Amino acid sequence: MSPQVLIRNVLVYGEGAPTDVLLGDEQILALGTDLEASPDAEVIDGAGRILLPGFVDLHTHLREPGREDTETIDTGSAAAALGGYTAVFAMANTDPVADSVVVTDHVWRRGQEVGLVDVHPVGAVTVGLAGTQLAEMGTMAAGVGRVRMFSDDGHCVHDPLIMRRALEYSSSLGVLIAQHAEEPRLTAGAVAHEGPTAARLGLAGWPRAAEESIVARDALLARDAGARVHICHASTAGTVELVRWAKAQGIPITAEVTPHHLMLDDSRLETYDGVNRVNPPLRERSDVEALRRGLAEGVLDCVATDHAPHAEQDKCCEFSQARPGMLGLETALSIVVETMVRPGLLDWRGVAKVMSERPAEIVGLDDQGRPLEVGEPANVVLVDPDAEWTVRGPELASVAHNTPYEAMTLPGKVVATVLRGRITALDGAVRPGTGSGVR
Ligand SMILES: NC(=O)N[C@@H](CC(=O)O)C(=O)O
Ligand SMILES: [Zn+2]
Ligand SMILES: [Zn+2]
Repeated sequence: MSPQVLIRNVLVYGEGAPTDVLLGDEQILALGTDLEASPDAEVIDGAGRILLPGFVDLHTHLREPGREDTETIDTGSAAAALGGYTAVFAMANTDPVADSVVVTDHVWRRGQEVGLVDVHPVGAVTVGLAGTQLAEMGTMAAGVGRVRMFSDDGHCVHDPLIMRRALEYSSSLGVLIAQHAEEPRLTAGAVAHEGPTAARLGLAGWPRAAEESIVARDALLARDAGARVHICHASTAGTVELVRWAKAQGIPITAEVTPHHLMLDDSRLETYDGVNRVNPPLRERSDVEALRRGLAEGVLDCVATDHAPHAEQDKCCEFSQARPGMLGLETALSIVVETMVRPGLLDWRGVAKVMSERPAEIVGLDDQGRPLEVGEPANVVLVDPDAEWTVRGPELASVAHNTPYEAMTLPGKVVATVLRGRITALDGAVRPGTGSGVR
């Protein structure tokens, strides 16, 4: 049992009058004024701060096993806790690939040993992410790690017949397929968004249609299979319109957007700095605006970081040789505040929805993204909406430093993160877990 945590005078969802919130082992014990806690309780001053359900990231790369020189489950969990997350989904493009229950169970167990955040393994859709043979999804779903989301992320399941079979199989298993939408025949050699900037800089272009054609195709495949499909890292205005259309048809499609696609556009490429290379590529300002509107309207369901650590030698090189991907866990909230809250596109209820409630619903996590009410799980994040901080790559908890926000001053700070009643991060420092044991 961990000691109780009493948060005083906090604004729950940023609304109403300041309230005390008492968190016990596992559950929210009480909400009210002048609450009494046990003598050993840890008291946190909530004045001027906002309480939200702990964030859930459907898309993160923790690089273990295989590239522990860039991130581990340990360091990635620390980054997640500092970013306000209480659950993350670790993508399958590790080495070895998470296409077997041995790997997916390792990821879950290691996350529980570290104890800072629930690390849910994502299983590969196809063996070795090769796109030709379905992985044993059923075995992974039945393992200790209970895999509930499958994705070949990093690669697109581009063969329509394999994708169709994966969707059919997934609906009978009750799991979710998440698609990295990229028609590979349209992106051979591509390193940047196909448009005037890439043309001027002499960079090979990645057309919007490479993403949109797969989004449209998969919506139709999901319709026919009666299966749910989730679109990873939506990056174009056209994807927003296609998802809007598919939802209007009653197709069970959901989509995420990354903080970097909400914030940055391809004008960043002028410096040829490899830190800005990412898949899908940074698009144009009109796409950024459409993604923000799509998220505000609920066409795009949630924010997912696509946290993608890379070693210095893989980033500080010629742009076309740089590995795609950028860090995201510790900066996600601030980018959402900057791009959505400050412009008035989302209120704090909306932040809870897109960073916690919807992602938990999409994967069917019943202990996350829950209402802040008595008896609900004590998974919460305390946010200071007025604080500002300056991003410094080397100060982040990740092993790698590839943040695109280096030296930027951003609004909104995570003050504390609580997982099942235990403080995992407080005032910018993690509280190493005692390990919650293996489920
Ligand atoms: N987003 C990226 O640019 N890179 C990701 C893979 C992916 O999300 O497609 C990675 O694993 O590095
Ligand atoms: Zn991807
Ligand atoms: Zn990814």
